[in-house]
Amino acid sequence: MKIQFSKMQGLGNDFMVIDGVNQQIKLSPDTIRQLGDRHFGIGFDQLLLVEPATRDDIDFSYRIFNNDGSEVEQCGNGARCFARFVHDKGLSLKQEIAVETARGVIYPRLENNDNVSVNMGVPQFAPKEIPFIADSDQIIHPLDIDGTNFAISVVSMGNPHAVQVVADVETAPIASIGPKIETHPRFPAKVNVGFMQIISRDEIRLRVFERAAGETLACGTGACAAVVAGIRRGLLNPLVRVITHGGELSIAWGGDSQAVWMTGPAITVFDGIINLQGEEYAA
Ligand SMILES: N[C@H](CCC[C@H](N)C(=O)O)C(=O)O
Repeated sequence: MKIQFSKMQGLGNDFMVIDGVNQQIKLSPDTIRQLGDRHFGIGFDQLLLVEPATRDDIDFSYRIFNNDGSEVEQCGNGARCFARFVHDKGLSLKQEIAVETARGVIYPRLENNDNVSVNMGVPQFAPKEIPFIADSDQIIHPLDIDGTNFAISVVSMGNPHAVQVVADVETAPIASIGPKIETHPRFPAKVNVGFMQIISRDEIRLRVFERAAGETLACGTGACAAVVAGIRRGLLNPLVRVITHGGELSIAWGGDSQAVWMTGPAITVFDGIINLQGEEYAA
């Protein structure tokens, strides 16, 4: 079965984007893993599936799969690429669209330059919303890793994030500590792990060890979670430049039950067609 797709990237966080409105496909976790392989497949951090709306008040449904085949609740860099894709493929003529994800509705908006802004919804902090095993919402939670105490902030942007402040993101123990926090037993659904260096009240540097995908060049929901955590800690202003290895994002949050706004680029690298073998794909 032939499937048309676009390869896209948002700050180097890269995606295979598939039109599931005009193409009826069902991808197994194993097929997603094969497609995500950077040597034997197309290669991506996440696969994004555009599906028809399920309600009158939304324009599309948005499904997100990590390259290990796991389906997840939210992807921020992917949301910008999603909006660019549906516009460029003629699936919508709207400048701003309502997109339903597994955990709520987001509102991406094509800006007049190459950027896309997204209302990413309201961050959640209650342990059961993350999910995180703790008695109550704390701005900072202690977390023991092999006898060393880490001070983390937990934030859900639909998907779970654990954020810590480090002196220097370039020397932070991302490869060693990232996986240990990602799979810590207090995170029943695992967690994305953010390492944030405060440059000023208006600027941070950020590296994220993503759940299931490992360190990516940028993480949109991770940038939202880090800025929210920094504002809650009293370290950041409401509008912050987030500098990642893949480039810069602008994140704004007014606090409390207000939505987080993310602005950044969304680029189409190429369009392609892949032929899925096997009887399960027979057209
Ligand atoms: N690895 C994440 C999903 C992708 C998030 C990231 N690519 C973004 O831009 O938000 C998770 O398992 O929750």
